[in-house]
Amino acid sequence: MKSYLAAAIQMTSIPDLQKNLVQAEELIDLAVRQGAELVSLPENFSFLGEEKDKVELAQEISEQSEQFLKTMAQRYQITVVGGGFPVPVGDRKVYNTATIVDPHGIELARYQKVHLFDVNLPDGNTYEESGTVKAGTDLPSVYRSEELGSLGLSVCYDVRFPELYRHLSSKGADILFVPAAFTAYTGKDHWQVLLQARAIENTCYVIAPAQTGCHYDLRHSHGHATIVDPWGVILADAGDKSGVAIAKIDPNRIEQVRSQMPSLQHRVFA
Ligand SMILES: O=C(O)CNC(=O)[C@H](CS)NC(=O)CCC(=O)C(=O)O
Repeated sequence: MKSYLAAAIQMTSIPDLQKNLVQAEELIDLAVRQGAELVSLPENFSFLGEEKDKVELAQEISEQSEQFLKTMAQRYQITVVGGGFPVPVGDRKVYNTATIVDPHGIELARYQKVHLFDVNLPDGNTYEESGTVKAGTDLPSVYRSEELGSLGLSVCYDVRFPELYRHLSSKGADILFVPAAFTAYTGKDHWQVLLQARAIENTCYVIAPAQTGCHYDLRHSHGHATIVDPWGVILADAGDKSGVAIAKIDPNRIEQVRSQMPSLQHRVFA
């Protein structure tokens, strides 16, 4: 594994596939100009709208998202992590799917979001992700890249389930991705502390691209795309506007933290 720059993109996706892909490419371009070799996009980067529209358009969103990720990876010669996008499965349901694509345009890993966000928030917003999304049933696998380290996928609400990240770290992950569209309401109190906890307890980098601002109607996302180092230090935070969080991913830092704090080796129950 080498030392390199990684980017977590922060955007405001809307119910318009083509406009989102234009916005995403502009931000990828910005990240690459700053030297990023690995660029991650948030959950719902290609479409964030009403559930019924998402399901109706799922085939098109899915095809265009996959093509977009391949094109970006090849055009900019980077590895791309595509946060969640809908992939149709069965009748009027989708998998909320995240993928990793290498600079040749080859898909390296694919994960279907396991934990679905069915929550009524005190701010009056209700979420019933399981109404349109079929839950994945498989733990994510770790992709071992010679250059970039061992990469583990997750999506958004998964961040509340530490056992998923424990699985990834016990399979050798160095970098945990948490592409998200965290709600403004939960994000203000939970987002940063959950990301830091996952980094600290697994002594891994956490890269968390995010949605921000108002998508449509009352849908607001928290923003703060973040990169956390294995000690739990916030290396970059994109604030609340669209943009990119960029930080150096350094194998020496992983080694240093794991020798200073060898907690992964002291596990008793896992
Ligand atoms: O808002 C949208 O339409 C887009 N969001 C999503 O698609 C997903 C599923 S509804 N959001 C989350 O998982 C938020 C989790 C979260 O916010 C928490 O765990 O607190």
